[in-house]
Amino acid sequence: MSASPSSTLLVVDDDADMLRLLTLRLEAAGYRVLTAASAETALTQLALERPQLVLSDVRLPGKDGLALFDEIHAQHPMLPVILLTAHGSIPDAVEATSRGVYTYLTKPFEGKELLDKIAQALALHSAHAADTASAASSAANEPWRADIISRSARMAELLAETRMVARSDASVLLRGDSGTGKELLARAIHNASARAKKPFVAVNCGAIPENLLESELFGHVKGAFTDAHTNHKGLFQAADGGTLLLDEIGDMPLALQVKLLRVLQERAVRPLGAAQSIPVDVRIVSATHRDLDTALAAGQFREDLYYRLNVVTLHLPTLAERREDIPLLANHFLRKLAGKYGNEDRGRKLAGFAPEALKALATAPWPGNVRQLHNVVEQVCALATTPLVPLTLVQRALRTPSVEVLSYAEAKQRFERDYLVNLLKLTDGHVADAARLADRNRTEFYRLLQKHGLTPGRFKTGGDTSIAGTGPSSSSSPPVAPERHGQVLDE
Ligand SMILES: Nc1ncnc2c1ncn2[C@@H]1O[C@H](COP(=O)(O)OP(=O)(O)OP(=O)(O)O)[C@@H](O)[C@H]1O
Repeated sequence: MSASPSSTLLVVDDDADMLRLLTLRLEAAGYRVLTAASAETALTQLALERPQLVLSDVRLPGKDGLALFDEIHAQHPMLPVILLTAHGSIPDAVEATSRGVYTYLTKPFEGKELLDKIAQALALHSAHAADTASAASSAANEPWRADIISRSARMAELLAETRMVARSDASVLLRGDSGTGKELLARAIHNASARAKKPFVAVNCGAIPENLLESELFGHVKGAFTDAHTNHKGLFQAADGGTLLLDEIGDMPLALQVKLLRVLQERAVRPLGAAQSIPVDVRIVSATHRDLDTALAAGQFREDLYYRLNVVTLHLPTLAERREDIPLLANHFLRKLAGKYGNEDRGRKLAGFAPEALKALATAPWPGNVRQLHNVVEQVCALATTPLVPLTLVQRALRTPSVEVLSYAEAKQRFERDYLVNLLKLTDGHVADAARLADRNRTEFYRLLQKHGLTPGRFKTGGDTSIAGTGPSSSSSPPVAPERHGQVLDE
């Protein structure tokens, strides 16, 4: 990143005196200055030469500064634009920051303020990143990866590789720290593949109790065990023709690893209790934030399965390794959340981040990666009382541990569900015991289980719920506990 004064700036103003003054000041600071007296001339200049920043008056003859920004933004989304406003056009300028204008300065402004804002904008949008971004952003319009917001060279390379890999049917292992976007990338692989019109199914292997995972993956037939009242298609069958994401594959129990390997070798699943195997055509993408090499060395992960899953590895960089993505992601999340938290009636229309706030975000450590950034943006959006999120709010959100902002009702619902799941695990699915521990009568407890779609039988190990000779217990309806488990996302 560089705020080096050797950068080229395009200054747009129809006031010849102002243009001369700005040029002198910026050249004195070491910048190379291109000038234009109208939006039209500015666009011609841009077609000929690529500056690192545009500084434009809002009031211009013909197309105004906002319309100029819109055109610049459509062609060069990463090129920072600073607007100069007279008092009357401040609301327009504030609104424009929500559309991507970097910041605005109100006339009359001080020379130092101007130079500081330009330096900040250039630091966050270095020339190199801007070039990469313009390449990446034309790719960003491609639907297969439209949800992946990025301008960094690292991500551009990864996405180019992803696109190539997607065309093959090879199994892909996604590595990367928690919250770096592995699930998002898995969906992008699916979208870019010939399987795009078929289902994408994601299962979190670490979130489902061991005795349920087998039935979730491979299914069961009616009568396979006490609670199996109907046939239940497993996730392999649900993903037939499409893609199955085995998330947190490093957490898959060894016993199930053997069964998974068999399914991959035979390209067929045998539901619990079934006499026959059913052919399945599924592309496997697996993901892990764990160090699988260590798990292999420790004998916790089977080598043969590892090689089958890991035909191609794609590695998601941490957010700290691609800081140029931070302002883009932060503004993206803010725009998405503005509707939820902005309240125009109370003058709380969220327009963007104050430049210092954006800088604080761009330099924070982000151990929780993009997910943490999202949570921080959500916290500040919920608390902001001004259109531009101030530095102090961002500092506060960065100091407090990153929490997901949930409504009271959502948080209560989640707590209740986790609490019930844990009680059922503890009591082996024994409702009378679980109800006693919860200090609730059985009827009330059953009502709670029903509310969360929890079937006690699924938590039983052995006893009358196990299937003779075929493995652990399961049942006909899935527990609700894991967030993404068994979610058929596109069909
Ligand atoms: N480049 C990105 N653009 C937009 N949103 C992103 C990006 N990367 C991640 N996210 C968002 O961040 C959150 C975490 O992403 P995701 O669940 O894909 O991460 P993960 O690596 O699979 O995490 P974990 O290892 O904890 O499962 C999601 O809400 C996702 O939409």
